[in-house]
Amino acid sequence: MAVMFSRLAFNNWKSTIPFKSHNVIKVNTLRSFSNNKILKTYEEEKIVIDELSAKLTDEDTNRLSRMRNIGISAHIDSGKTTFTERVLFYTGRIKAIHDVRGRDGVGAKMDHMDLEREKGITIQSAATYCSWDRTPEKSLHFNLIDTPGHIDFTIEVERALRVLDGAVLVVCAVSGVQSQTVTVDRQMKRYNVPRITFINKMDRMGANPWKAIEQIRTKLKIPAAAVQVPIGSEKDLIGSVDIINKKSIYYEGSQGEKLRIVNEIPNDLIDLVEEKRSELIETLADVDDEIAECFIDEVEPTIEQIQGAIRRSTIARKFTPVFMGTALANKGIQPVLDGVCDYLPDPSEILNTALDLSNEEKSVNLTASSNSPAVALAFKLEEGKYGQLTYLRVYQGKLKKGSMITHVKTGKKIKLARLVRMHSEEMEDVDEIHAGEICATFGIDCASGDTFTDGSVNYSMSSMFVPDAVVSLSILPKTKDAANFSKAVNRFQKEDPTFRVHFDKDSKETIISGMGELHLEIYVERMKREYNVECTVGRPRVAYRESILNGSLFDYTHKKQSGGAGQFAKVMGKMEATSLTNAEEIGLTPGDDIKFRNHFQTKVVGGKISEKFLLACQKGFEDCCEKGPLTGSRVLGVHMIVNDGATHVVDSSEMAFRTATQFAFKQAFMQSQPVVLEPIMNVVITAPNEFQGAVIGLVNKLGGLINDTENSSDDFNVISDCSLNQLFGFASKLRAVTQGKGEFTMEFKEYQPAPPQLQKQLIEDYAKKNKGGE
Ligand SMILES: Nc1nc2c(ncn2[C@@H]2O[C@H](COP(=O)(O)OP(=O)(O)OP(=O)(O)O)[C@@H](O)[C@H]2O)c(=O)[nH]1
Repeated sequence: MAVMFSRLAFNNWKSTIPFKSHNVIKVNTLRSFSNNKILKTYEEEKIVIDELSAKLTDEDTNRLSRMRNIGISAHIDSGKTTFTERVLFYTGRIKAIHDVRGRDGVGAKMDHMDLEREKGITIQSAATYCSWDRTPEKSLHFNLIDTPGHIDFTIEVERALRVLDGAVLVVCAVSGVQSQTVTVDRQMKRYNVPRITFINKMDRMGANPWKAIEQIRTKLKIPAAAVQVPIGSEKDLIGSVDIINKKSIYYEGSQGEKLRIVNEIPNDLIDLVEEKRSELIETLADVDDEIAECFIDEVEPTIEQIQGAIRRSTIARKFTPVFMGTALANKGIQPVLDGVCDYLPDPSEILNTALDLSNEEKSVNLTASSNSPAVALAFKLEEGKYGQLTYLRVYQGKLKKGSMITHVKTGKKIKLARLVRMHSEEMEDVDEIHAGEICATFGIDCASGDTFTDGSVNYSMSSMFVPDAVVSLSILPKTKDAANFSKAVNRFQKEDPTFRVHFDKDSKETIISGMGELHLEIYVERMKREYNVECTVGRPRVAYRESILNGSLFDYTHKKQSGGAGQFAKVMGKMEATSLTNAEEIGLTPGDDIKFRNHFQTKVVGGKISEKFLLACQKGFEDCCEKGPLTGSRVLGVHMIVNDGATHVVDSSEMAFRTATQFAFKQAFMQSQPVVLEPIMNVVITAPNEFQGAVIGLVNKLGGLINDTENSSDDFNVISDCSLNQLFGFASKLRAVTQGKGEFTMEFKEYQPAPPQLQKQLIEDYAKKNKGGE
């Protein structure tokens, strides 16, 4: 049957919000509900946070005020790992600094996989903890997660942000806010994570922190202001002026470990410090009432007032203070650590909620008290030397070595045989872990996102955002070592929900899918190295999707009543694009996820189809959503309503209704303007200015749509939308036109109908393949 395609219809349907992922979970429920009331603003959240904090014991408050769970996030190669290495060194966690791709060949502490050290990129996020003496009397405990910057490993960033209370956003002083900075910023906003900013690579030629701050304001739309001014520039950077306290800090010693703090500000910087101090106060006046009052009354706020305002507005996600330095040259890290203590929240200053499964799934606020019933979330699994390692964030209560915990999903009780604190791939055994902390344990059978309690409550925490896979390829072990192959894919799937494996019955191939070519390449390589399984892989393929632009009625009778056991099922109803349905009526939250949600509804009256058979109908619907009629790809955005039908007393069965629904689905789908969708990527290319013409030519040749170009004195950026299908092998094409000097990042943006010719081709290929298989 011909596929009707109309861009106009699609555009109507598409509205302004793109068709995104299939697996999106309503993550905002994580922190923005209280007693089932949606808390829209931070001010509303704050009332609840204060109420909960008032109930904490002094011991809890004291313990929590000394704790920070923070992540380090940034664009690729901004220096997160290098930064983290310094943090570990200055906090005394490691004895020497080793650099990413450093000459000593050791590699950074946090990049512990061989592959990471070879490629100089972070693949898995690593967790560690350290202590920082904020003052001689007050030492704070940090749980630190280093996260990968490459978009292909985005799930690692999501996982980390899900359980962190604050973050350090690292921005390159030369490149400023880059495509991936925008992505991690979006992720931080999704999880309500407050952040402080560190502008790194101030030693590089062309470093310009002021331009980067301007970009934070305009591109990330967060009020931002510097709390420091650099002393010296580029290679001659020697320190920074703390503009709040009006003091100069010089980073001395062979590794910047000695701070010399003096009251004098270098003469040539006095005006700049005044200017930037006023800018800081003005920016704060826009987001904080106390400073606004000072501003109106024309009184200069005190140091304590400025610090208090930075803390309040940073935690309220209304502001980010900006620090600057160079991780590689060991300058400017210690003030960031002070900033983490001063401006990022402790675990009791963030609102976390869970659903009470014993009480109509009402939301409950979790308190970071050690005396409350224990609730912990497994946010990451990893196969380690001693079996499966499960990372847990304890939200309330405490976990004790040797005690029992309950896996909420299965109700199983599990003994906590071992509790450890992680330090990259090393671990330290502990007896107890209290609310607010991060730890790991062994031998627990669960998936990422599962909740554990002490058994006295039946709470479940909402899960995290799992982006949809966009690239797939066929994979075949070269040897017949099926056992090791399946061990490897099982483990990888458990560890990483964005890595998926399925067996395609039509082509009889095992297909792996993931977030990009690099993502899959890494897993193929890990199979070889860790499981000794060499594989032959097919050409990477785009993960297409199918949907409908319109709707239609269906009326299908499945009948086989000649001889033997009979089959009878009749289903009638309506199918329509979810975008056209009244979302609220069917209990979906209107918003960006509507257009990619599939929904099955029953409105049968008079018991014409029993509950049991309706459940079978739903299964039939789900089968079809997994494998669409056009190309066998997953279906997105379909709403099917069964509102009538008929049952035969003897011949009707669950199987008959499941089959009838499958046929009805296909019939209705093909009459509802079906369409094949392809992933569109947001591609950002950076190259020296002389190659601008060639790069734009290349994007045009690939049919990309250029949205913006940005020029700096040496480099330019081209921001474009391009279909993923055109982007295979893009790296070598870009290298060819830029003499190897161009770089690019790409990120999934939305699904759009594939060009008509391609749709036709894909549908014909699928039909041929199916015929061949029969
Ligand atoms: N000039 C200069 N180079 C730096 C600085 N910090 C890091 N680098 C270099 O930048 C490169 C990337 O650093 P990483 O620390 O691996 O960056 P990352 O953000 O962790 O990288 P991914 O995890 O792969 O995204 C390395 O070659 C570092 O040596 C700095 O302050 N100045």
